[in-house]
Amino acid sequence: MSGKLILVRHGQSEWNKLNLFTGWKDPDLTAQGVEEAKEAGRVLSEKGFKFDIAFTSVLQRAEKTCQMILDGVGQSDLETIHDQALNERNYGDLAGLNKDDAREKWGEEQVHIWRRSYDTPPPGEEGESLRDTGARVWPYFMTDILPRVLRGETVLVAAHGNSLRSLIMVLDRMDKESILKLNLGTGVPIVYELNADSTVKSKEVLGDMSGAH
Ligand SMILES: O=C(O)[C@H](O)COP(=O)(O)O
Repeated sequence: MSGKLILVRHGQSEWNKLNLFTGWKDPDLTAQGVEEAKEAGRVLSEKGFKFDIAFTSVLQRAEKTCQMILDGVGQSDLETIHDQALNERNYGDLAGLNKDDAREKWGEEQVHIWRRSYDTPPPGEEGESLRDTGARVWPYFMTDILPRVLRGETVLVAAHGNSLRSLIMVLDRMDKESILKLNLGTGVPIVYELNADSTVKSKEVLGDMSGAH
């Protein structure tokens, strides 16, 4: 029996709109972000998805996206587990800074490395690289999420660009170079069907990620 894992990056947040590094900061969704979350719910509802459980982070942009998706599929009261392990990568001292201002200060290439490299953390003691993020997302995924999918459940995970990239990197067997280029669109569901040995049986992206950056 193959289970399904549906990963969704939250809809646009206030700080996405303002082009600010966000990480563990907790801005709300914008009106556009609310629409994207509702659209994700509509798309999943149209495809007939019913979830057995939902997981999200403890940041409101993901929590609200999760709830709006559940509302959209007619499962508003579904059990939802909120865990810090699914939070966005911690942006350290960059949190709250404008991404263009940072490019002016440190240069395009350095900022790209902080945003997209696998193992270079952003400055500041708390700053996490994608590898650091994966080191807390993966154990949680293995113990709390994956067993349910392998039992045949349909599981929703509403989280963040980089916490989801750290999962996708392993699921899709991507290397350090190819993960650099992967950007997730806000509110675009990615549907994985897993085999019993947790390899990917199928993957479908329900939306357009071409404009994601
Ligand atoms: O934390 C943030 O700023 C965003 O959610 C993701 O940022 P990134 O696109 O720079 O990784």
